Amino acid sequence: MIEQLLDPAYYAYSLFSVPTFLLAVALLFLGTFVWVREGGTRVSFSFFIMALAAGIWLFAFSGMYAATDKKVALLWAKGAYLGVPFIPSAVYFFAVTVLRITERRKIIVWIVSFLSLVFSFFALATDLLISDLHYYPWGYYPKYGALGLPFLAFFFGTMALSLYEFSAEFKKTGPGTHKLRVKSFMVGFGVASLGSIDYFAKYGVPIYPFGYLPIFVFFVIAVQTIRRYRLVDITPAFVADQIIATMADSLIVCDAEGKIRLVNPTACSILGYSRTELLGKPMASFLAAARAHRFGEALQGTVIRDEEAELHAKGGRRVDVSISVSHLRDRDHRAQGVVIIGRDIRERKRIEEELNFLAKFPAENPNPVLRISKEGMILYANRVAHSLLKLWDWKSGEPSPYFFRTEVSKVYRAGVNRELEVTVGSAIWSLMFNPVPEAGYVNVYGTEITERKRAEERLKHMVHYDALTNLPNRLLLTDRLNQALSRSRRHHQFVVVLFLDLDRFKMINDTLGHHYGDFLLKGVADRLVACVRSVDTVSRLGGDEFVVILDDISDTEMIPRMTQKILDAFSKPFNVHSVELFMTPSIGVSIYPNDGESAEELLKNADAAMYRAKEQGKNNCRFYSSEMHLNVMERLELETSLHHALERNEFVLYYQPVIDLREGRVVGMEALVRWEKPHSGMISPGKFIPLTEETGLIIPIAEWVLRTACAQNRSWQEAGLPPVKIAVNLSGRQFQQKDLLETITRTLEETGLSPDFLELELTESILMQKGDATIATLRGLNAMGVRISIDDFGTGYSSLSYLKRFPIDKLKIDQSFVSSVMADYNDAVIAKTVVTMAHGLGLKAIAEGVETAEQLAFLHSVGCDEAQGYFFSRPLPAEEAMKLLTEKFHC
Ligand SMILES: Nc1nc2c(ncn2[C@@H]2O[C@H](COP(=O)(O)O[C@H]3[C@@H](O)[C@H](n4cnc5c(=O)[nH]c(N)nc54)O[C@@H]3COP(=O)(O)O)[C@@H](O)[C@H]2O)c(=O)[nH]1
Repeated sequence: MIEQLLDPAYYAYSLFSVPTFLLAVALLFLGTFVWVREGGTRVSFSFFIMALAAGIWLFAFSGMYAATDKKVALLWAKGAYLGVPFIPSAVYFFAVTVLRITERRKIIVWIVSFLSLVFSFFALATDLLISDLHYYPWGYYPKYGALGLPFLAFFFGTMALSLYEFSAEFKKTGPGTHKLRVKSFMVGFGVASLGSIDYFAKYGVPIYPFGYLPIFVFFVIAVQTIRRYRLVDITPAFVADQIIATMADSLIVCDAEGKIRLVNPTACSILGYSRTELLGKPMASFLAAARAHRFGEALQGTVIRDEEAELHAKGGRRVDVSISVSHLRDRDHRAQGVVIIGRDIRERKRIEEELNFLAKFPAENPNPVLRISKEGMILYANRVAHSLLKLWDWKSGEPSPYFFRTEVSKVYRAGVNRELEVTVGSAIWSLMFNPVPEAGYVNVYGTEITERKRAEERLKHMVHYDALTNLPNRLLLTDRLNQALSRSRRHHQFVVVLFLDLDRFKMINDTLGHHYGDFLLKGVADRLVACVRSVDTVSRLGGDEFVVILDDISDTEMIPRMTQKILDAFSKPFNVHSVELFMTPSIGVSIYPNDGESAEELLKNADAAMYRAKEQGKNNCRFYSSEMHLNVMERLELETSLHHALERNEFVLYYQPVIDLREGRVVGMEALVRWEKPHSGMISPGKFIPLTEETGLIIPIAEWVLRTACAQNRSWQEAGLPPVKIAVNLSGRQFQQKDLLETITRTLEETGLSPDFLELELTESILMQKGDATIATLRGLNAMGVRISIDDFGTGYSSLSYLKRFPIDKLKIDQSFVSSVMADYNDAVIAKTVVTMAHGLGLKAIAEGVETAEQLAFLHSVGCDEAQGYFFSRPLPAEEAMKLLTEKFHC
């Protein structure tokens, strides 16, 4: 069939086919041309579709007219329906596109397109639409079958619909290009409708189908319209439509009565209502009361420009808008209505509120905030800054105070932040200058730091000063000493370091309590400060140690005068809580550059000299000499060896007999420790016991002494010797042990010695420390049967009332009194008083350090119960002491 279709033998020249063919070509060209020229817009595309559909129809009909064979003609007739059914749908699509209502007519477009497809299908695939061909003088022509009428209804119905769209648009469109264009198309359609003449021939009426001519005219009109008005003109109306539809602001047009006549999509979305919900409603109902009144004024002719208003949106929402109202007037200037343009300012308001809120920060800041131009003019000062500036005598409107001008200029030039501290009245401020070069000013932020500074000062003071005496502490002392040394190096002068340690201060502290001790230290500090010049430094290192730096000394001869002055300052008693206390210092002196170059060396050497002063009788002053250095070394060496002495079994106990003065026999032995230091001989406890107390080594050593003494006494008893008490010295450090009672109990148990044969000697100072705990321990010992004796009695500060409270058995008169009973009346009185007091309290009295028969006779005469001393025997090793146990002494 295709071969026949293409075979010229089945055709003959037909004058009737020529115009249809030429018109088909023209339409296809025209459609393509418009499409391309309009840049492929939707309207030009719809025009092309329309031209294509008509072009197919005419092209196929030209073939049909020229065909000599019926079958070939039928093929062309049916082929024409690849285009004909699409003509009405293409026309409708073109109409709604030109009228820009495609979106709204989308469904109709789809329906007519679908029907076009259906009819095309029936025409091509069945005989229901084209059942046969007529033969007319101009050639073959389609004959409609059963679907002919429905197709005609569809065809004309769709065309009528298109025409209706144009006429509706024409009616509602105001004068202008668009109206003219619509009018042109309407005329074109009117002409094109004459093309329906062709359908007569389809039903056998032999009227020549010149329908292509009106169609041609339609296209000519269309092209003319396009040429003159373009398919979519940029006419004010069109542009206005576009703008209204797409503008970000809401647009509401109201008539003269204030009823809404037009709204754009933005207005709908702001108000939350659809277009139909809004149209016809009074605008005032969407405005807050105050604005509704203003809107009334606008309707009366008031022009409104950018006034803030609140719109009542759907669901009770309030929308902040900025409103402008302009007027619509007719040619005679009669008010027709108003155009309201509203801009959603919710975001702007939010930002404004945020900015206002932020702007309050500097204003309400409790600290000063200033902005100063680089020329020094104050651009901004908050309230606090104003009051601060007034203190600088600054008046508003004047250039900033001189201080600010100079600082701002400096900071601005440097371009980096700078923090300054300034004092205004009694307050200290920290001012942070923050340059902003790009803006030409400097921001100044102030903070009051008075408290912080004071706290810092307090802290600095605490770091550098002794809390009790308020004297410089070791840290500041070292600093001052270093400064003094550098000065003296430059000026070739001397620096003198005096190291002071109070004699027997510990005893006062222990016996009278820290409260007294502290008070005394303050008194000492005052006296030392009073002795020196203001350039000198008096410092407390801690405890009872003081250091005085004498600076700027050109003559060393003044040093002895100075030390004497200090010693003299201690000659008067210190009044401590109404108690008169005598206190003496031991002073060590080192001198720069003779005794050391550095602060450390000078302090160490002055300390060594002070030790020597102490050793040599206290209340004394010693200048440093190089041999003292050896003493210090010796002390260090002793300390190291002591650590190993116990494990190396280097300690040994000596025993000194205690004689009952009435019976003349030995009633006790005092155990006294000795240290047999290899290569150094026997070392006296007076030398190493204080060291062991300092280092804590006293605890294991004391335990060893107690165990050895108890064991020794037990072995004497087991050897059948007369039973005696063994006296063991207790150190203060031991008494601080919580388990002292358990240790003694355990030792007695382990050695098998009955507590009745143990006597513990403790000094007054031990007795007075930690009163209640001491009483408990003593009572525990007493309950066991252990005897307690107060050693060195008379040298301390015992409260006599305490003696009553403690379970004491014996008072031991210190040997310093015993040694001078014959020479010093006072000591004799003291010795006698101690004996009387002991007896008065129901205690025994014992005298130690008895060396002569006169001393013994005196003690006898005052009723002293017991005695010990070189007169009877020196302390002896165990075997020798044992021999004395059976000896009788003549008292
Ligand atoms: N905590 C401990 N202290 C102890 C212990 N052993 C001794 N000590 C104390 O050491 C100090 C010095 O003791 P020491 O060198 O043994 O001197 C004692 C006697 O030798 C000495 N003495 C005795 N009689 C005389 C004398 O007639 N003349 C004289 N010049 N000295 C004499 O006196 C010391 C005894 O003192 P005291 O204890 O007060 O009875 C000394 O304080 C010891 O206490 C120990 O194991 N633990």
